[in-house]
Amino acid sequence: MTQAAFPKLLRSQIAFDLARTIRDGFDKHYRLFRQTSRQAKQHFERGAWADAQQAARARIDFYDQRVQECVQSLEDEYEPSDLTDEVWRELKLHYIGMLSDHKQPELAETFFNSVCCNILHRRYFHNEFIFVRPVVSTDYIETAELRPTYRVYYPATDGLHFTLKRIITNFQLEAKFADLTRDVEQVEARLRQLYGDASMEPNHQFQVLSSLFFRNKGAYIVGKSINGNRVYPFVVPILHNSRGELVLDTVLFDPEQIAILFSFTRAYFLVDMEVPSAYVQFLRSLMPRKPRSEIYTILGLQKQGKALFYRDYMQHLKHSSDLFDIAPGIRGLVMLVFALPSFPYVFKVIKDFYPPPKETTRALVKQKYLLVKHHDRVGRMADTLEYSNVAFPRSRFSEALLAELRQHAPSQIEYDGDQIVIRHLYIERRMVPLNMWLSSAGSEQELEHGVLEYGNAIKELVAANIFPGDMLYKNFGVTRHQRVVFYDYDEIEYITDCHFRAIPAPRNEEEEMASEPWYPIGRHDVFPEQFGSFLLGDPKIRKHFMKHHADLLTPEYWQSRKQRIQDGVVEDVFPYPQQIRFYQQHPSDIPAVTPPPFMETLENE
Ligand SMILES: Nc1ncnc2c1ncn2[C@@H]1O[C@H](COP(=O)(O)OP(=O)(O)OP(=O)(O)O)[C@@H](O)[C@H]1O
Repeated sequence: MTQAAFPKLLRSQIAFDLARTIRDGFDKHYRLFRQTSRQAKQHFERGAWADAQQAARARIDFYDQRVQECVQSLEDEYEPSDLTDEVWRELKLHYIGMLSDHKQPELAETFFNSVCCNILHRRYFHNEFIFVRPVVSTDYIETAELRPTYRVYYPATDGLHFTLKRIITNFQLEAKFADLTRDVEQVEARLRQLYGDASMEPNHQFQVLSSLFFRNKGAYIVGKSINGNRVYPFVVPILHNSRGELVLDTVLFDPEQIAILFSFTRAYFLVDMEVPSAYVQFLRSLMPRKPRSEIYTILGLQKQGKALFYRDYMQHLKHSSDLFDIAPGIRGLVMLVFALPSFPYVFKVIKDFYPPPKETTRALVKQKYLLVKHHDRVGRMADTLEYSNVAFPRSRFSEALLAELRQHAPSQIEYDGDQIVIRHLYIERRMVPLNMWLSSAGSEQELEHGVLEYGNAIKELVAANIFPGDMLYKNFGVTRHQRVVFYDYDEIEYITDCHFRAIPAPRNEEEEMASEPWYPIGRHDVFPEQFGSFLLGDPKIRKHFMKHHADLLTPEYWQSRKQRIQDGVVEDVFPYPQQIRFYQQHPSDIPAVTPPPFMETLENE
């Protein structure tokens, strides 16, 4: 804001009232958000998995619902002529004043932006009216409630075993542990292994976030152990065993495994946080490479993640000079995908026309992407950020990309001076397309890893009731952790909507020789026996596929998985390798559903 524009006195009653309405709108949003996050504890204690899934899904829409409500009440209350530039300017200043002692000021600022952007058209929009960058600091915000953001424990005073037990019992889970002493001994043993022969320094302590992280059928304790100048992040997953009792399933120390737990390919956690910025700061100390935007997102605060991502992106754009170009790999029939080589994300625009055999529409594609946003992504589908009207400097687009956009998505582009505005796009993490990854695999072992991961990805998607539709390698990507993830959503279906059929035996020679299928095929019919003909042309890939995933080529596999889903079984999907789980030492405590062997990673062999 320029000096000249800065009002000396705040005198607009309308601005004050507007600011209060927006702040109240945000407070209502966050109250409901926290309520759902808090209820996750009860769902976990009762093992009410369907309720937990339902609540997690519903929470995703809370933000937009509250923004709409707020916009509606402002539109009902005020005439557009009331909202002069003077009022807009004062509105922001009043709002800042109202946030000085707020516990979630950064989220409240984003909410303000969402409401205001809904009211103002982009063209009439002044950056000085909204929070282009944060104004109210999130540093050192203390909780007002009794529970601090994290608790500190000193094992030197109380003993390691007792301290670990205390950490767990402090969460006051209202469900019985099968044998907490035994599980704590396991954690203790691994911790001692980790410390090796390091002596315990005077500052030796555990810092543990006060709220549990809930997702699917797990609750996670998140903390770090500090000894001298060493910091060891740790996560302890708590699960139900087959008798419905609680067990500590393992302890994760490996930063890579912890990063995978918080990956952009998974559903959001439910965590009861009074001061979310303090949680983000703590988590960043465990995962310094993860951008704050992704941490907010995985905590379910996806609009904050989106706002921060955009700021990071704008800054990157200013400090780089390379050109946006078409993403490497096979072009999509439905999506036009481009990327900036220096930036680890891709931009996806829905094309205007789709050649056969694609039978879809823009609305249908959006619906499929929305489905993925709300679904449990089980570590196998990339999360996407959806944006409208994104302006790019035209000079940063390659000629080839501009030509492709003009040819395939003319309805989506608009020129505005030096800018090219794209009306609608998705942004997602960039990966190496699996087809490219497989063809450049340096060794037999690498190739096997790729094929094994590919089949595991499909099987975990199936467990989550997702049929990918198009399973060609080009529709999967490989992450920097060498995990295979699906990213082409336009043909996705629920497994429970598909009919998995065996190819009928020909009844005569004519049928046997027919080049086209002679039997009728319904819209949702799937013939797994045919998958091999388009996936397994390369004998080297075939060899590894048949070793690990031959079952995927049988209708029986798909039918049995579908049956389990219809029977209401919510499968376990472990966001860490099987071989680090404690239960392997306690076979009697195998969790409710035995993990199918396909979840095993290559290192297990
Ligand atoms: N996240 C990503 N990281 C890297 N490359 C990607 C990513 N998403 C898409 N691509 C590239 O863009 C291409 C097209 O993307 P996508 O599969 O989403 O489009 P599509 O039009 O739905 O494809 P199809 O024609 O198979 O339906 C991919 O084959 C890949 O080369």
